[in-house]
Amino acid sequence: MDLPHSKSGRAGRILIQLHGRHVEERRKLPKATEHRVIRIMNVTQHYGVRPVLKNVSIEIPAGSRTAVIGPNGMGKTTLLNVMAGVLAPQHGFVEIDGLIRRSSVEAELEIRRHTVFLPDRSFLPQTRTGREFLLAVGKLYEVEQDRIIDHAQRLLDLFELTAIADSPIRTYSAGQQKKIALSSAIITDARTLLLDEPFSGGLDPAGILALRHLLQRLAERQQRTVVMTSPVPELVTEIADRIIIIRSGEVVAYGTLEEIQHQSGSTGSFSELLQKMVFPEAIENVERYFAGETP
Ligand SMILES: Nc1ncnc2c1ncn2[C@@H]1O[C@H](COP(=O)(O)OP(=O)(O)OP(=O)(O)O)[C@@H](O)[C@H]1O
Repeated sequence: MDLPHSKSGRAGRILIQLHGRHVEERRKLPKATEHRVIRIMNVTQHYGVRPVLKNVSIEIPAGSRTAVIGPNGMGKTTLLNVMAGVLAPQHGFVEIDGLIRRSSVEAELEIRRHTVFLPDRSFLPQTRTGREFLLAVGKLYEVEQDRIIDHAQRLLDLFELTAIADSPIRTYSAGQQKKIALSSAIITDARTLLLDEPFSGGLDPAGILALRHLLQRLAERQQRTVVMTSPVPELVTEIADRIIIIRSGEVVAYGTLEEIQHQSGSTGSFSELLQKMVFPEAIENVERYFAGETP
């Protein structure tokens, strides 16, 4: 995962340096405002000359569960990377709880203390055990020691990892690695969770069920803000209270389920509406495929 505990590559080294300074400079840190909100303001992101996000502006209130959905390759991960401060957009900016991402080391550190980003395929220390990893991440986020130990065990139980908790992560299956990665994001107690494809990567139905309930309760009971991406609307729309539909780098719809339904003027079911808005060409592609078949 990103953030102070990512130890791989250049980004990891910078983050470790940042964490070192974090301890030194805590007193100087700017404070996040009480008014908690994520603002994405006129963000344009290019890879080379190709624009992948085009002038995206969205405001996500605290305590909401927002799903970013859209077909493959349309900019969901890019949007989350910009929100996570991994990418610096060519135009526009992202503000989290009153602080602008990447505007200064101090602002960035303060944001990172309260915001966790879990990429789709995150860094995991393969030679460490799952429990060791969770305890280390909790410590890095300065969660109280007693709480970390208890919380780690509850997460291991929740995701049915207790039997392998003290084995090296390299011995875990793909789904088990995803579960330990998700647990590492939750154990930080961060108030904002940015999760790229949290339901992918081989999670079994029990894991999907556990994660859905966990995210729902974290937002409802603890006012945590959750932003998650998925190319499969069914996986996230049930638990999301807000949806961002993104196509070709542009936001084609944003709002609560009711607002999106109202804006579209659709009278059909929500899944039919999503199919029309997110994958309008899917059925046509199937028809075209079979049209070319010789009987
Ligand atoms: N590092 C990169 N360099 C160049 N192009 C990139 C890079 N990362 C992504 N892209 C391109 O940007 C576009 C958006 O990619 P992105 O990963 O944001 O899509 P996505 O909606 O998350 O897709 P998926 O559902 O497949 O994960 C794609 O066309 C992709 O090829």
